[in-house]
Amino acid sequence: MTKKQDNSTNLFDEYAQRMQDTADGAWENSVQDGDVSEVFYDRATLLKSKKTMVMPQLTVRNNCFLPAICASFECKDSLSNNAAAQAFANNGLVFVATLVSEDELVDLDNFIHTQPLTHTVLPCAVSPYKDSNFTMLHTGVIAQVLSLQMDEDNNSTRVLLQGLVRAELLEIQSDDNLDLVKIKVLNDNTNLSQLKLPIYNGQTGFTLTAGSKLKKSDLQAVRDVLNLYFHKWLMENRNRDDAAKIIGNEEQMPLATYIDYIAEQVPLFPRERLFCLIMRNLLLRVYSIVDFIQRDLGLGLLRSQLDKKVGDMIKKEQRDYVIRNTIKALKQQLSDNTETDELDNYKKRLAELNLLPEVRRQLENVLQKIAKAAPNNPEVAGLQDYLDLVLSLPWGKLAPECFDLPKVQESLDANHFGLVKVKKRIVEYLAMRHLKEAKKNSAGTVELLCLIGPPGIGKTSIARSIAAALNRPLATISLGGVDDEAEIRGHRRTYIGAMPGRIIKALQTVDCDNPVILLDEIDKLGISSKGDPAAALLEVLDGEQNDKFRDNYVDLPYDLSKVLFIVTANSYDTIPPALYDRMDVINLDSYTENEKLQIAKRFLWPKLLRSINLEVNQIKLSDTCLRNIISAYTAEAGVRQLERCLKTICRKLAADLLLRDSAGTITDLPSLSIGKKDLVNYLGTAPYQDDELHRKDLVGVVNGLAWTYIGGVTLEVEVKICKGSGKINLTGNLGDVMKESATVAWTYIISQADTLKLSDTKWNELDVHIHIPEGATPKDGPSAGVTLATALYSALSGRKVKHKVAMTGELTLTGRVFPIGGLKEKLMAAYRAKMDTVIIPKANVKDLDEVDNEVKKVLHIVPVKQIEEVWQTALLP
Ligand SMILES: Nc1ncnc2c1ncn2[C@@H]1O[C@H](COP(=O)(O)OP(=O)(O)OP(=O)(O)O)[C@@H](O)[C@H]1O
Repeated sequence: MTKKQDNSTNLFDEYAQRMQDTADGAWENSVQDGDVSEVFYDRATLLKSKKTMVMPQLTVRNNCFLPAICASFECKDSLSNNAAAQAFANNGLVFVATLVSEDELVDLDNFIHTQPLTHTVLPCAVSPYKDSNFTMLHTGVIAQVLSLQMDEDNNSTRVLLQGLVRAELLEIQSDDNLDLVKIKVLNDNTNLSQLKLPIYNGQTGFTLTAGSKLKKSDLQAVRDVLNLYFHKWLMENRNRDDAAKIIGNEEQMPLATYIDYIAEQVPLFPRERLFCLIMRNLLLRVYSIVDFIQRDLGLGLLRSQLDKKVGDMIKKEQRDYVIRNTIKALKQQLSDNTETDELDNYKKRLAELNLLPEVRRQLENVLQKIAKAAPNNPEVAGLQDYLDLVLSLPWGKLAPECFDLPKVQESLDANHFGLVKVKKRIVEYLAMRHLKEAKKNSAGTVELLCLIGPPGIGKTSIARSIAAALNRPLATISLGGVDDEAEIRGHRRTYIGAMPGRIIKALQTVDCDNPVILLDEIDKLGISSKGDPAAALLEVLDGEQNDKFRDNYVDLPYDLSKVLFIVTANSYDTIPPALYDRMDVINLDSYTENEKLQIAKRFLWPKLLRSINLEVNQIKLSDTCLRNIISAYTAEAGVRQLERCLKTICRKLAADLLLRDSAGTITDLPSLSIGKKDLVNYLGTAPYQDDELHRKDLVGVVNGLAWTYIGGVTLEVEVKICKGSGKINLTGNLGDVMKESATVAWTYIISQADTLKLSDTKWNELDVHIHIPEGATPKDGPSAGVTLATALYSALSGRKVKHKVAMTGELTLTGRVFPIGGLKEKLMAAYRAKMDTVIIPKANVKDLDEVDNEVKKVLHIVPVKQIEEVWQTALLP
């Protein structure tokens, strides 16, 4: 035996040594070729063995070998022949490993997904088997070679094997003649947490669910369930004597052996046998085998019903066959050979593509499959759909990019007002990326560009400008609500109605490999039983590995490294952390009223007029009118609602103009100017008119500030005190953290009753009701602490709260005010709500640098450390 591996522990030496050690042991070395030895090994003892073992490996294909089985195999390959011979000459033990094809593996994987189990991945490791196209399962069976029969003519050996126990492959070493493996015995487990549906016996009512505890008596009950179904199956599929014999034998078998035995008797699909081999959980094996038996019982019934129908169908099929062949012959006569045409067409398209050799080989295989298949084979249509898609992908075709940074800057400026820092960051990012890409193999990958900001702030339009400036096509993929991994990575072709994922579809649409792909709303990705799309996206977006992206449907490596991915989100806290780590984040903040005015005047309104072929100076909107639209018709961080209002005006204007003078040409139309008073005509009553009630100083009503994904908002907190028994009622859809803040505020006020001149208050005789209006919107977070405390204190003391003061800050039990997040957006909300004073935690003063100067000019900002300072500013005496 020549040895090949020298680096790690040499299994060949170890095997020789171990065999030497046991040579004088129990194994009969004297058994000769053709002899049948006795089953020597005891399963129970083997199962207790914790040590690793070294033995020759024999491989089986097409069918797997289960531990309880005694079966004879014809070994045709020399490695398995030699393994059997080596084992037979030594201690008789051989490891039987199962080899599966790629299709079988996919089939097994799909099967596991359809099982009502918690397993979603293969419960055993696999690896390619040498240079073959087969994959080796690492869970196999230790078996004893009982006899060997050489067939010199055919160069094969017939081996009689007795399966013993499941084992896991740890290491394999090979030379030209033999595979030697190091393995470890696998014990079954009975972990109930993996059980998704209960094991149930309809007759005894015995049930085992994921939550229950397994008792010894339960194992007997599990066995009773098995008996119930298997005995019924025996009665219907075996004659009476055989059934009785089997039932007699089965009683002696341990449960694991019994399951393997049933798996050998009941007809199973190959994937189901493989499942029985690799699934270590005994209860899950029971669960599935009961399922298989039930299916076969059902099939038995169906079979008899179908017998007649099948007879009729065969007749019909024969008739169809004759007709089809006649049509084929007639077509040939007409020399209209469309099938060949189609194949030639595919071949031509394939030849024109610039493909990797392995991709070309695989596609040629598909073509061959189509060529060989019978015309009425239903698989052909699926293969043709597949080829149509794959051949229509760009495969290396690139849009002629012109990287011109000044042009990018120009395009961003031409389409967007303000956003100076954002544009600067984008230009810097693109410059970095370009330099990095220019030097091939440079270390590290460029992070993804991620634009985060409230809706309507210009994220999508910035991406559009970047694509236009780089001369690359843009594809948008909206990820909001996507909770199925297949949306990103596609379905496996074995599924009915399988489709590629959205990335591949986007490339097919833009027909080049270097587009800008905008992944919109990445923060709204979902997760469900259909997989985790974020994990799939990670593979797509990871520059280290996306040059070999594998869509499940396409099933070929595809290079995504040339794509410029831009990601957008409204908020960062729901972006999957693994994705967030790979991003270069650029924040876009709410616009001030002046910025909105400029955007409307310079961009939105001219764009709308141009879209209906009117000159910009033909219809004038005054600044006061625009300001009124902004403050009375919109309440948003971005300009989406504003754009919608302007569109409504435009639509009505177009109708008015043409109704007045339908015969006139566009250039004849008179110039118009729209003022503030005309707005009711065009837009109806303003929804955000100042409400007088909100503009009064009231007791127990305080303006808080909150941050949501649509930007900052003001939040009114109301408190009423009434007679009761010391209860706190909270309404308005408040989250747990906010409820806790209310309790903290209440406790603090009670603890300071003397200082706050509330010592006469009979706390146990009053109820306090805290309400935050707009009850349909969920609210949470600790930053309303000071607002709640101020509303409570105002209600208890009867001191009114200044209505133009807003506040934010977390309150502690000792009355200290702690910092909060989203200061910039909150100040912007106060500015929009026309507050004049905003109280903020002192620790947030450092964040004021980020706040727009216009906002800082309008608002009087009061930083505080203690709640009493809040009350000094916010409450009237
Ligand atoms: N700074 C700006 N200058 C000019 N136009 C702007 C600016 N910001 C936004 N817009 C315009 O506002 C409209 C809405 O912008 P866009 O669709 O890009 O918002 P978004 O941030 O992508 O919103 P969402 O998060 O809802 O997808 C677009 O017509 C865009 O051109």
